[in-house]
Amino acid sequence: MSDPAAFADAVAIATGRTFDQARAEAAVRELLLAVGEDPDRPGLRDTPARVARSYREIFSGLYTDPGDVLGTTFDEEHRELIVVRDIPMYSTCEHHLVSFHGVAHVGYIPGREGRVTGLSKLARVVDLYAKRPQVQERLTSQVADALVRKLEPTGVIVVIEAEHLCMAMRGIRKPGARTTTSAVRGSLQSNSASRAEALDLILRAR
Ligand SMILES: Nc1nc2c(ncn2[C@@H]2O[C@H](COP(=O)(O)OP(=O)(O)OP(=O)(O)O)[C@@H](O)[C@H]2O)c(=O)[nH]1
Ligand SMILES: [Zn+2]
Repeated sequence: MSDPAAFADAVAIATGRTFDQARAEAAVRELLLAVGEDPDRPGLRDTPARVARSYREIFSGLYTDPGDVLGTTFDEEHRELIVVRDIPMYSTCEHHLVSFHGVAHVGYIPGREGRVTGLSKLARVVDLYAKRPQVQERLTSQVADALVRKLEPTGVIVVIEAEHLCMAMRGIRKPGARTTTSAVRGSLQSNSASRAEALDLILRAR
């Protein structure tokens, strides 16, 4: 399902959690009033509804277990590292409700049963966890733990590199500062040679 709003609808039905469009619109209108704007001037008239729809999309990962997308698996003989690198990632800082964005790298070593998932599913898990109010550390761990739970792999590594707009456009104002977080599980955590190989694959030629 490629339409994010339709996706949010479907998962809301499944989980019982819903997005309240009218409440979000009223809140945006109130915020505009609070900053001294006139929400009824022509340029802002449609803004509350527009912002509410936008929030519905960027928080659509609240209405699902993102790990569910890893339900589609197949058995392969491959028992070595699989890495998808440079997955574009947009999330929302839960402290300031502005974007932090960058790239995610997701790798795993299939377990004994050789449970492998489609490459796009790794990007989907990142996307869904990113579509929540987040901090970068939790986003990184949640992606790693979903892989552990659903694929029972031998090892998992997730690295996220991101710029936080709350550090760039306001506050300390340091555009270009990048934060790197990692979450490593299983053999990639316990075996330093495997971890070094994974990190080399992820960070190579950058
Ligand atoms: N660890 C972590 N901190 C984050 C993340 N996103 C934002 N922050 C930080 O959250 C902190 C919130 O600090 P507060 O002092 O409560 O808020 P603030 O007064 O707006 O802080 P400043 O951003 O320093 O102006 C800031 O230091 C942000 O840089 C994240 O993903 N992980
Ligand atoms: Zn922030």
